[in-house]
Amino acid sequence: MKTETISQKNGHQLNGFTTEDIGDDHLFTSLETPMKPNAFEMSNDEKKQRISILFSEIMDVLGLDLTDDSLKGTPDRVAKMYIEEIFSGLDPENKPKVALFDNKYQYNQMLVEKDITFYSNCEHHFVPIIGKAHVAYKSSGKVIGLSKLNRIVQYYAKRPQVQERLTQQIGNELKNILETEDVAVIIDAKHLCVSSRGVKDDTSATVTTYYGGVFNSPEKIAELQNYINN
Ligand SMILES: Nc1nc2c(ncn2[C@@H]2O[C@H](COP(=O)(O)OP(=O)(O)OP(=O)(O)O)[C@@H](O)[C@H]2O)c(=O)[nH]1
Ligand SMILES: [Zn+2]
Repeated sequence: MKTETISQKNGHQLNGFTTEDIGDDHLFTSLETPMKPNAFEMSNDEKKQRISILFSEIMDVLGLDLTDDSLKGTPDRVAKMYIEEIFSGLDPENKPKVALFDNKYQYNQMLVEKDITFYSNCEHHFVPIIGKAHVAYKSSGKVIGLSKLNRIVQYYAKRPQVQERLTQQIGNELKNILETEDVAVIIDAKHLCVSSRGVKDDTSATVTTYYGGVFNSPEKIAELQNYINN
């Protein structure tokens, strides 16, 4: 993979924080979602209460009547949705547990899990990113259950994201779990911040790729594209 990452060992000093402060899942690398060091001091219930109060304020500033039957539950709904659903991938506790199996079939070609639909949110505008992820790997001796490929995509999608980082986080996670560089990720997504507002281009889409190990060759890329397009 041709991206620069600054991998750090536990306890190293990073920008004034130690990795012990911020936890293993939030090392300060170029791949990591920027999180504050005390991101998990508050319980999820406390976070929901705070978000609900703050979202009420936004609605109030917008001039909405919070005593209206239809609106009064919205702050609580938004808070629950942020913590339990659309931003649940910020919490390492929600990372999918992935069991590795021996490659007893001796299958040594690429495996492609294509058209994984995901919903994420743009970290610049907090509006949806809707797309498909295609992931592929070549076993180094271990295999994982197919659904875990989908679950890893969903975990990283459920964060405020930019598409480049989402692509690399998925690629890096698969690489670590499968103990191989032979991993590819292609993401084709529509950003509502581009289509529904701002430049309002409803036809464009964004494609990002991660080609590691054997996938980093024109032949393998063409083969992969062929599987994805058919
Ligand atoms: N690289 C990258 N940019 C993104 C992604 N999602 C949204 N953006 C862009 O982030 C940029 C934010 O730029 P700003 O100029 O600060 O925001 P803005 O004034 O709302 O920009 P407009 O969308 O052009 O109206 C925009 O150009 C977005 O299109 C993404 O996944 N990757
Ligand atoms: Zn955006």
